[in-house]
Amino acid sequence: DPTCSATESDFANDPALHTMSFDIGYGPQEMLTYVQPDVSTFYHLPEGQRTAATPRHNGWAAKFVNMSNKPVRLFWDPQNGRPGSIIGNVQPYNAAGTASFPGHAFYVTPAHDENIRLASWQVSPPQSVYYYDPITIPGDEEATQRNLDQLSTEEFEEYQRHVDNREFSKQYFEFTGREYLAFYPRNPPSHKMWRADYYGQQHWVTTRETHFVTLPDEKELGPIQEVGSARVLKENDARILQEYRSPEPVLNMTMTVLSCAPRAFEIKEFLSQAEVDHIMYLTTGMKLHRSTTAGANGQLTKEDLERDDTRNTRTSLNTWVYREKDAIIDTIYRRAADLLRIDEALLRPRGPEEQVQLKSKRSLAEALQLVHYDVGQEYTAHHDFGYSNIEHPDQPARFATLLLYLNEGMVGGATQFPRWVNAHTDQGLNVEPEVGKAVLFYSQLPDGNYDDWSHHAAMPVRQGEKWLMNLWVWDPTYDH
Ligand SMILES: O=C(O)CCC(=O)C(=O)O
Ligand SMILES: [Fe+2]
Repeated sequence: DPTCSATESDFANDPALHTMSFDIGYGPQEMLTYVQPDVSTFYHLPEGQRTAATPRHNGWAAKFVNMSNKPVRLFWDPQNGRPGSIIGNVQPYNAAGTASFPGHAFYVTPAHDENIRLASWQVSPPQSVYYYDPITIPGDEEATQRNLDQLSTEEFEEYQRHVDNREFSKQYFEFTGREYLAFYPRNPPSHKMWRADYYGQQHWVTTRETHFVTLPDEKELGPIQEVGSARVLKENDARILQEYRSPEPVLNMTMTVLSCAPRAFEIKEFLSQAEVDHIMYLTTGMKLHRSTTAGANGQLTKEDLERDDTRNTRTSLNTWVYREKDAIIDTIYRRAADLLRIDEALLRPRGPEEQVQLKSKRSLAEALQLVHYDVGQEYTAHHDFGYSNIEHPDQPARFATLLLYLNEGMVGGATQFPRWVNAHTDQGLNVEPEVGKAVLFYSQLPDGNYDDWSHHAAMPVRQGEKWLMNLWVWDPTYDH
């Protein structure tokens, strides 16, 4: 079994969690909430020794809640006389959102008439959540009551949930200084979260999912068909394809804290070169010459690869790789599960007898997603989480992102966390791609709220190109 440097109590007693007392009309209640530690502690210093810098990037989450019983359309208003651009349709008692900036304007219209503005807002931090509420008329109880009387029993219940959520959010903000981006009540993450108390802090994980150092013949790599425990027993018998793997009995992975808020870690050599080559082959059909790609500077360009006559003739990019593809991909998922300290069974479809506390049998991990950037391409600052439905008791959302870098040596192309909390620069934290390196970051806070600070961007590639894989893990399920 994998082992790691943290104990159960390290995971359980997160010092950033504080008991908040609140009352939203049902009597006094308590909840453990995340209160961002003083930035000095990120430098391993006593509180009060450092002041947080104001990040140059002022992007901000903007969430719009439809508290009406009718669908609306949400628009971004360019404020230059031109028509708005549609962000999305928002169903009754649902929400939509996007990464935005202070001063940006949004409005909602009825579904059938885009010329009627039902409500409009200008994004004004620290407010992140904006409510379209045509029911409660502040200062006019009679009109409010008339509106409430027109709701059906179900609609009234839905509306009341949102009123409770809005009240909770207000008290959460007063206590923590952050907006509540989830819907109340949302449970804390069901998975473990690694602590990120100070920069450079290290954790280690020992896994039996050792590196592939050479690649088996394609014939030896078939898809994995078994579901549930059949698959586990067979593979636990002996480590599969041992002759292609590192002779070491285990692999030691070291995670280094890059950022405390958001929690981001770097894991060098998470993937071996052979594994990277294999992923590139599966996704692009490009077969790399081991001899020319083994060294750190031996990276081939796409043009080189296109000249390579040993490559497969497949032309389209196959952008998703499923865990069931073959034993190498399966091993990468198992290694990722060990790194995250979660059961590998959670990252695949489960048999009826596995993880019975979960109703869901669906994998909590998405397929590996390939991302490719050419010169000039980028992915501007965004969140990986989405806003789930208030009616969904679990509010499933993306929890952790594992970025797997497949190449290096390009100019530009860093992954940037533009709003990392620190005391020495207003610039974002840049993580440079390195072959086989992984970056883990969380889109949620240990209290179940979503982390606005998890904003991240892929900086423009200025020379060369960039290849990367996303592995997304959801919490508590992926039944959204
Ligand atoms: O390319 C990167 O560095 C980040 C990619 C990313 O954030 C995404 O695909 O969601
Ligand atoms: Fe992302």
